[in-house]
Amino acid sequence: MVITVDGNAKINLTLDILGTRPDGYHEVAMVMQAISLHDTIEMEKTDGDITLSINVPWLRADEKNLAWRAAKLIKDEYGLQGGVAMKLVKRIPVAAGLAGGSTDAAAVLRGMNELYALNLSDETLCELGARLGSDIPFCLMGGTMLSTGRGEVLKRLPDMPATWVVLAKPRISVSTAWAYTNYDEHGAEKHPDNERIQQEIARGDRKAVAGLLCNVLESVTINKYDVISEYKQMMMEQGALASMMSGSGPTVFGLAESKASAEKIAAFLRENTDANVFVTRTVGMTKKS
Ligand SMILES: C[C@](O)(CO)[C@H](O)COP(=O)(O)OP(=O)(O)OC[C@H]1O[C@@H](n2ccc(N)nc2=O)[C@H](O)[C@@H]1O
Ligand SMILES: Nc1ncnc2c1ncn2[C@@H]1O[C@H](COP(=O)(O)OP(=O)(O)OP(=O)(O)O)[C@@H](O)[C@H]1O
Repeated sequence: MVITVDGNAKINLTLDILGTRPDGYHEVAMVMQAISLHDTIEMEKTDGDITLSINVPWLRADEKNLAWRAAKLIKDEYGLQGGVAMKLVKRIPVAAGLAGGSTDAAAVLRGMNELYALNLSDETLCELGARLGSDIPFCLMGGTMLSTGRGEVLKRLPDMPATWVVLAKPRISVSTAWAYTNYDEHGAEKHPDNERIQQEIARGDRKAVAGLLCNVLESVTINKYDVISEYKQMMMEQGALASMMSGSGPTVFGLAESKASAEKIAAFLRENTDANVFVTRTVGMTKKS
């Protein structure tokens, strides 16, 4: 049996850091949103081996890859004799602040659950996912969520009003650990109002939500890479409702009023920058939690 699983990318509508934790991670409070840009993984049972091939040759397809590690975790945890052969089609840019690796891990956890009929609950899958990465529980659940703890504690929010989203990934990569360490040195002047944005999401007011985007890691990364503020400015000049860096960056996203507006913003960025540009949209909840 061959199954195909998709994993959606995410953007952060807000990202606040509340402090550091004894385990070295940061206590966060962030509103996360799934978007339609996705990777696809084809999975087939094997007698025992775990194998992975990827459509991009430069991304390692070995035991370091999060997709591979997710399969191994399930195999070990549930004492499976069999393994899995995986073919990963990557569309989500790597090290971009879009949770690309986490998304693949989440898709493989769901895929292994299905292939081996393990009947694992969402709660168990999220607990397993959190062992591999803080963003993975969100990637398993999707929709719009408030994430706290180190990112793995989720509260389901009503879906954000369906919105077109333009992504511009500059030709640089940013390490998540680097962004958090730099935040510790520099801090941020502006912090998100997570209460307010939750109210506006519940009211379904897209413009008000757009006005409340805030990411404390943005100022840190902007300090080093001017290109982020340049892309933000271009998106605003082309009519975006709001524009911000996602996660630890460097991808800049813009919320657009309509598909036509998103396409106009994207066309301008493709013409005038060397960014990798995508037109995508928010994806509502796939499962209730
Ligand atoms: C930036 C975000 O993408 C925002 O959604 C996430 O906070 C990062 O989530 P992630 O990539 O799943 O992160 P992990 O793989 O768990 O951690 C990578 C590194 O980021 C830092 N890290 C991550 C999450 C967190 N709450 N505090 C941290 O300090 C740590 O240095 C850690 O070693
Ligand atoms: N399946 C995978 N896809 C992409 N990157 C992977 C994968 N497995 C491991 N990695 C490694 O993870 C690192 C981070 O890549 P990823 O695309 O997940 O970053 P990100 O989008 O910034 O994540 P986040 O938003 O969760 O911080 C890369 O340096 C890459 O080598």
